[in-house]
Amino acid sequence: MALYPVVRKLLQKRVVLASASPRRQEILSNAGLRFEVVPSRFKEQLNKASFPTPYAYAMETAKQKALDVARRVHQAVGGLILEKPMDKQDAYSMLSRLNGKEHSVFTGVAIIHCSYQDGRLDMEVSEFYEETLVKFSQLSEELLWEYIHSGEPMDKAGGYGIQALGGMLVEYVRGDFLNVVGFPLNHFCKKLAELYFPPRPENVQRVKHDSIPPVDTFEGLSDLSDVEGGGSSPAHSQQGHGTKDTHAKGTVAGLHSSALLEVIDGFKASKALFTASKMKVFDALGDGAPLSAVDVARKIDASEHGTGRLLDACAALGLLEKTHRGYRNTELASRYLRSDGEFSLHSLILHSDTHVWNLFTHLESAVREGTHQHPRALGSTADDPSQGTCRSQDQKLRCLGAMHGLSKLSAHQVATAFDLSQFTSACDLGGCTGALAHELAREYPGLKVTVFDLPEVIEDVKRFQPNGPQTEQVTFVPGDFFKDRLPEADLYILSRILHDWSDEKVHELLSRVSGSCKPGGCLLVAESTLDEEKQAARPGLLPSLDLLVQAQGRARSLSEYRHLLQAHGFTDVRAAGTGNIVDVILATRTEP
Ligand SMILES: C[S@@+](CC[C@H](N)C(=O)[O-])C[C@H]1O[C@@H](n2cnc3c(N)ncnc32)[C@H](O)[C@@H]1O
Repeated sequence: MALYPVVRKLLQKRVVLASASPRRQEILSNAGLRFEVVPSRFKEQLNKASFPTPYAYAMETAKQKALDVARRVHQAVGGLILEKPMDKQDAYSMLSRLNGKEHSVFTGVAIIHCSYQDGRLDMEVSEFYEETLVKFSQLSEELLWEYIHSGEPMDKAGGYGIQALGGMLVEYVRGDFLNVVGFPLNHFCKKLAELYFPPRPENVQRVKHDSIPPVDTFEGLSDLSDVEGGGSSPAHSQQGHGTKDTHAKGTVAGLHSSALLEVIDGFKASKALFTASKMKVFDALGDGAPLSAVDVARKIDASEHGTGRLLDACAALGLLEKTHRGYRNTELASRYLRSDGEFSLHSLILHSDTHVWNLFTHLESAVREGTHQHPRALGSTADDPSQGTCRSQDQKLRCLGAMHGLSKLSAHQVATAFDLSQFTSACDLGGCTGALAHELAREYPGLKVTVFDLPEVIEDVKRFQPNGPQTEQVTFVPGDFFKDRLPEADLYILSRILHDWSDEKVHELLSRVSGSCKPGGCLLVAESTLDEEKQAARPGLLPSLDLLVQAQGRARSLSEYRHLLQAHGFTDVRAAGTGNIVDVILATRTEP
């Protein structure tokens, strides 16, 4: 189903439509959304003259309507205005104004996401508008009055219903047709995808067409649901039935040629994102006000022509919004692409653009030789490839920033995948900048966390530390987990460590952890896992190729991790999928 992945994200939530419009209800029900209808009591009487544009008025009214309902029921979606005629004469003056001309239909939508924080209702407002251009034919007076006498215009915003008799008045529509009917479903869906379906960081480098949800076609989103849900993709099920026909619409056994083209062109999308990040486009648009291409070009010191093309590409990728007032960051860009945000992936993107890109130019050699390409790409012969890549101080900070950004994305899910409140001390081995440690400290006030990492890493972690009382629960200890004594703890953590190392090194490390962990103590492993059959369309497979090129290790399935841990004295192995980039495994050390 088209909207399924987005709709699924909303299944656990109470969704309220703050509008009584039957057309809007029908559009959303047809899309598979389940919701309650609680019409807003907010009176549509804001002073239009005080708004610079019609869409600003539409958006503010939508927001006020939605907020009114959110305050009353504590969760809501919805809100829109277009004027309805008061009587037949009013309908006539509206329709005669539109006669023979183009006009714009604006819909403002406000989505209010409600949650409780410390017993307080927290409301995040996300708003947008959609504009559709409609051209009326030149209609005779007689026809206009005939339409008015049909009664249809009376309950319709704008005085006509395009989906019924009013459709005869319309010569053409430019833009989203459903927006004229009553609700901009396409934009709404993209917005939901952006809010509830942020891309996994590895997808930012991935060439699959699910990389950037806001530009996904609905078909692309449904593919993503299969990826996440662990079922077979449509392509698989059809192949399973042995279909081999080439269909007229460019599909072979369910694989769309357009999806193939997106894969072929995937590197261009990655490079557009890398370049925009490197040139700090998302920082230039940081204050939220729309800027023209000329203004952005001036800010990033680049040509107007080239900047315009890059901004358009970013808009097509769903990273920027383009309106007639200029370009501005989407929420996705504000949250992840600005270099200064808490969840910034800026360093990860720069790291991907330089190191990872360079390594992937040697993919063929990696496949032929079956080994990582650090010596060829970077001139490094380090035992641990991940250490050999960050040579200068700048590169090192970028590497740390990349790991920090990635770790922040999953830290909350890793920290909460299991209830860890029985532990009083934890040691995060290879804990890097402490992103997970701080999340654990925030989540479990009684837990002291030691971050154990190489001295050259620990010396630079200061700049990544947050403020707040939980920082006192976190301590950094320099050391080498292959050589030095591991700090004592009830709970050991290996987050995104094991996949980096050869089987021999993995056994060596696990046996050291097992030796340090007291019976009854636990080991928490967070890794991106493969599905048991190692089939396509699973999130672990591209990282698996990544590891071939970049590291000595490999991705494993959950059952492979289970066997590995059991072989080192850990039992009661439990796994939790976080729905994010990593799965989490918790195992208990038994008496040797
Ligand atoms: C891929 S990062 C994982 C960082 C973090 N645990 C996370 O989940 O994002 C690997 C980390 O292991 C650290 N590391 C590598 N070799 C190490 C060693 N021999 N002893 C201690 N830490 C090591 C690296 O410095 C780096 O911080």
